[in-house]
Amino acid sequence: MSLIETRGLALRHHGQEVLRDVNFTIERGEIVTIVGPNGSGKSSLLRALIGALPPASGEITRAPGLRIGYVPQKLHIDATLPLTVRRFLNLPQRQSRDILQAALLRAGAPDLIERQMTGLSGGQFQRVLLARALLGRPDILILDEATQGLDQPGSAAFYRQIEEVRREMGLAVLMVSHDLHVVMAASDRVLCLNGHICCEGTPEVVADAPEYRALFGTGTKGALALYRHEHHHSHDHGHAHDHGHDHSGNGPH
Ligand SMILES: Nc1ncnc2c1ncn2[C@@H]1O[C@H](COP(=O)(O)OP(=O)(O)OP(=O)(O)O)[C@@H](O)[C@H]1O
Repeated sequence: MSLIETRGLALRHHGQEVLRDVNFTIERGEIVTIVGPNGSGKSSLLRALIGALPPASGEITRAPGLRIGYVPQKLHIDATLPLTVRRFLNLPQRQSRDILQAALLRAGAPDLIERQMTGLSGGQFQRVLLARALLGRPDILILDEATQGLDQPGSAAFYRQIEEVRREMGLAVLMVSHDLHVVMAASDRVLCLNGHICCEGTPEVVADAPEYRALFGTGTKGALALYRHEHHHSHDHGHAHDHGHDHSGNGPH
């Protein structure tokens, strides 16, 4: 059974349709990235999947007992509020220090437990949010533009951390991102939204799709080069794509 499945899903805000006819599934262990222009319904879809936005029509099915770890786009913490990482992680439910340390270690932030939340860098802050999401031992991590505000090396490092977490914990990852060049490297599947799913497939298939190019142009060619580079060198999942290798001009430059 899929972790989450939607059938004919439509979403509306104040009667205005933002997404229609979304048929989507995510399986155990998959990394799926959602891309799409501003206002294309990416966040709305994530909110519907976690149960925060009811469907206008269609269905959402979640595997029984599914545990979701959600990493929001941003979380505002008042700069005058003294709050250590340890206290922040204890907010929903008190945990032992060992459990907190283990989650921080998994999130790539082993030394932050006594630090003030407001004193963290953007990358450290996102890792603490990731640690918080991992505390519930999720089956699936859902990240909404979790690297917004990070520079490119910072985003790349964060996504590598996500890949490692996926490998260690065997969870699925669903994320929304604008950093196409970085994200595509790690994704098993990319979904391009624009009021509906306009194209879907491996990063290579999506980057070559006319619908995707109509939205993003060909400016993401570098993305594809990076994808192939990383694919060869660090995480060959054994995808033997027939396509792609004969497209001259797509390879690493
Ligand atoms: N709470 C809301 N109330 C009314 N309209 C909303 C609400 N949230 C989103 N919308 C509208 O729904 C549409 C889709 O928004 P959504 O945030 O899902 O898109 P997005 O693809 O995540 O955009 P972005 O890339 O800018 O974050 C937009 O037109 C937006 O204005």
